[in-house]
Amino acid sequence: MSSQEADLHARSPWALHGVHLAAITPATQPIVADVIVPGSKSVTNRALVIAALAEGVSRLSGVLRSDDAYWCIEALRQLGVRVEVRPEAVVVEGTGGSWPNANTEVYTGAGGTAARFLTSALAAGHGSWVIRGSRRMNERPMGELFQALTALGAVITPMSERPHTLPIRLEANGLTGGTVHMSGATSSQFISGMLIAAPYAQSPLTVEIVDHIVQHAYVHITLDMMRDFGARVKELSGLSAMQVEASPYIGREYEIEADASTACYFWAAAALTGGQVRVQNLRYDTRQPDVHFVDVLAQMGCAVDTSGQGIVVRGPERLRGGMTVSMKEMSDQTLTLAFIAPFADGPISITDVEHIRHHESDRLHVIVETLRSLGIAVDERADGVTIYPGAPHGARLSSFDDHRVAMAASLIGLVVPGIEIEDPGCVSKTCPMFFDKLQEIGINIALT
Ligand SMILES: O=C(O)C1=C[C@@H](OP(=O)(O)O)[C@@H](O)[C@H](O)C1
Ligand SMILES: C=C(OP(=O)(O)O)C(=O)O
Repeated sequence: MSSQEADLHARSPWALHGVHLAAITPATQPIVADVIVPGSKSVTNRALVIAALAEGVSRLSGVLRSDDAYWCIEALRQLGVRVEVRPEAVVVEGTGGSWPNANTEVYTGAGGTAARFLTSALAAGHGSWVIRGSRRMNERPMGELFQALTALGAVITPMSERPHTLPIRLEANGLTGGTVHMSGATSSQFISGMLIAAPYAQSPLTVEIVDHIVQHAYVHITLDMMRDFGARVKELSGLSAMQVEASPYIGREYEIEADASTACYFWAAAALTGGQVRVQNLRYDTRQPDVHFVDVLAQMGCAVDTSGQGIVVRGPERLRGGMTVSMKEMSDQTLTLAFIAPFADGPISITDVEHIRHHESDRLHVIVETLRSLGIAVDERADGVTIYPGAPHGARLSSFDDHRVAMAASLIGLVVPGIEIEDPGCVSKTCPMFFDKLQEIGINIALT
């Protein structure tokens, strides 16, 4: 099976099912809309895993209903954690770090968060588990996390010919404390996973970063949320080292904030059509790094207003190009920038994002292949691309089983006739309601 084919097993009951193609009709006028975006995937899956480890009950509101969250909840239930999904909240009965099902198999779906956070959280417990991901998740890197967990006492046996990926058997007898050295150069989720598990180590644990972290902000989100649930953590500035006390999380009521990554597609819609979009339920001071995509849009000539309720982006007559942008610290928006870049008045170079070759797809390769198939000139480098201005033509595009490819490519359809997206249901990883939301802001989409 090629990586372009959908891994439908990873689609959850919360997914958009039964659709094969999204045909987008270009906007006939600038998009002017107010939008409310669903809960953050990153915050949702941290809250679920931390609440499961905690002592006492947690009541989580604003939980995202998407594949990533669904499989995280299912994995926790498989481990014997009681998780009740109510209309207004998800209620998690904490285990105090002792997993009721000490010998079972868990499936993490396609989510990097569930795979990295649960592997670490289990390693801090006692038991023997098989951990599997979706077809793509089973190819994504885990090696540096396995190495660090092994150094602290976990026994990890690969269950495929690839030693550094899922599926694995994990035999856990708790994590020793002390100091562990880790790389953050491939994925910040390795660091977040280790930190989330750290309060359950046998003694205080210091995580020292040997190189750099690709997306620091996600580690800050982890540290903030650990503290919110009662953990005692200290970090050096720049996150070169973090020290976690061995003291449990305490269950609590917690409100999940809106997803800044999802918001970006709607701001980009305003940018592309010369319209105006307010995302009502996000603040500029969120820790989520993708909010800074509005800074890139401002550089491209958009007016950005963060002073009132929500964040407003107003698009210019013509987007500005002629710039180089490091997307390292908000790399989930690389596809969004790449797919609006052809409409700018000069080339745009994107740098420092080699790590996104290991995301849901090889995203740099996908940018090159997709834009070239639309008649746009692109140069590819190991860590980025340069995209030249042009006039894309219509085409049927693969979504490469990658939610962000489908969402970002839809933006091209707002201004180019004849754009069709294959397997639109892949948006379900983080935003099953994406096409409904586009329709709400006036875009005509035929889902067949
Ligand atoms: O911790 C998180 O919630 C995330 C970290 C980032 O991953 P990497 O650090 O692996 O790039 C980001 O791309 C992902 O969407 C969410
Ligand atoms: C990289 C992503 O997801 P994850 O690593 O959580 O699977 C993403 O949502 O773009």
